[in-house]
Amino acid sequence: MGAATAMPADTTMRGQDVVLDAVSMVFGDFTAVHRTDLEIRAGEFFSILGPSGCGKTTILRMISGFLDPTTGSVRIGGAEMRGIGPNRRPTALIFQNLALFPLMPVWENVAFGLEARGVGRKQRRERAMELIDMVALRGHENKLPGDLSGGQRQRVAIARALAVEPAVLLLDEPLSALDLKLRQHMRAELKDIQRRTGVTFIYITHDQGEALTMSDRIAVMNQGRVEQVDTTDVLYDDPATPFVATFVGEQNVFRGRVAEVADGFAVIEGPDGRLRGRNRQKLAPGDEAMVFVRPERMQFLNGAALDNVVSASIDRRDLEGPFVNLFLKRDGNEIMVHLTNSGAAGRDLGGEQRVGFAASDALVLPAGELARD
Ligand SMILES: Nc1ncnc2c1ncn2[C@@H]1O[C@H](COP(=O)(O)OP(=O)(O)OP(=O)(O)O)[C@@H](O)[C@H]1O
Repeated sequence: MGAATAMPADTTMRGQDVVLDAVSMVFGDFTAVHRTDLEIRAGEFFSILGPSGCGKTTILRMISGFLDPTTGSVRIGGAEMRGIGPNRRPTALIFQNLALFPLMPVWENVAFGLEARGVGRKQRRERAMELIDMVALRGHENKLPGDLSGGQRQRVAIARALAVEPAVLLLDEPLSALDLKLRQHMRAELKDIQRRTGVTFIYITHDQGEALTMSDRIAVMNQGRVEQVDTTDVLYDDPATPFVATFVGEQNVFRGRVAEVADGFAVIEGPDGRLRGRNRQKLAPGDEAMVFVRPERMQFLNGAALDNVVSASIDRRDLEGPFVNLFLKRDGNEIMVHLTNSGAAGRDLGGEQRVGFAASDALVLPAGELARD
């Protein structure tokens, strides 16, 4: 499906918005989802991102109708969904295990949901072929799922889910069974199919790279709570909490206590000396704080004056093709510096180095829980 942009737009489908209003889910004495509000816009590629067990699938099951929330309401296209079963909601679901019918050819798998809706065989075939074109499987329509590659099977599952023209497509880690290369390829395809259909996609994943590459907006969850909902750029540049800051992308973390605040910046004092960063959350002197700096914002000091400077020795060097990650050790704290291959030339292991960062590239947040690797 290389020429993705040449694929036709499908104008028969339309997305709807999904609103969670003070929704919670309690199992016995365990709260899987604490009181949560979410507004997912019609036609949006929206991801719910978080570690295993944080409540992502539970939210998806409340939207799809397999679970009714303990409190609060789910509305799709403005309509209250409580008491409405999965088959009567304008949603379709794709799981990691695609659950294709092994003895049915591709086109019949795609058309399956239409038969239950009383669509005749000829029309079923026609509609299935349109969707097969859309996911670039023309020529494979008479094959059995077992004769397809993993990525092709994935596309059959997408076409089958779209055949019933859902307003909202729910995807529960659908790429996790694929190898890395195919997974990366399918990200682009999913995004493209979402754009061409205009269907609202709600995508569950624990893989931040996946969420960042595909989504318009992401909700980051931790222990049954949504910590932040934002566009990918805002999540990356302005995470709201230490958990979000460290779950999305790599971070260097420095701890301390706020010593001064002025002009939107805060100076914190800690084991690494005085460090200055943006104070968007208006911390006050005395507050326990953390300073976050992305590895690509760290610089070696070649005479340049920087707001913040720390000395450390290079302990490890990971080559990633055109990029190099250097890991510096300092009193048990590790500092990661991400450089281009040529930028890292001559930075040898062992030597004491001075690295720094601009205050505008650092974010000061209230001290809190970090994401575990
Ligand atoms: N029917 C249930 N009864 C009791 N506890 C449940 C039930 N369903 C889910 N849970 C618990 O709720 C929490 C959230 O589960 P959920 O499946 O939503 O997590 P998740 O974020 O999707 O995780 P994963 O990425 O591992 O699938 C977990 O601790 C889980 O054990």
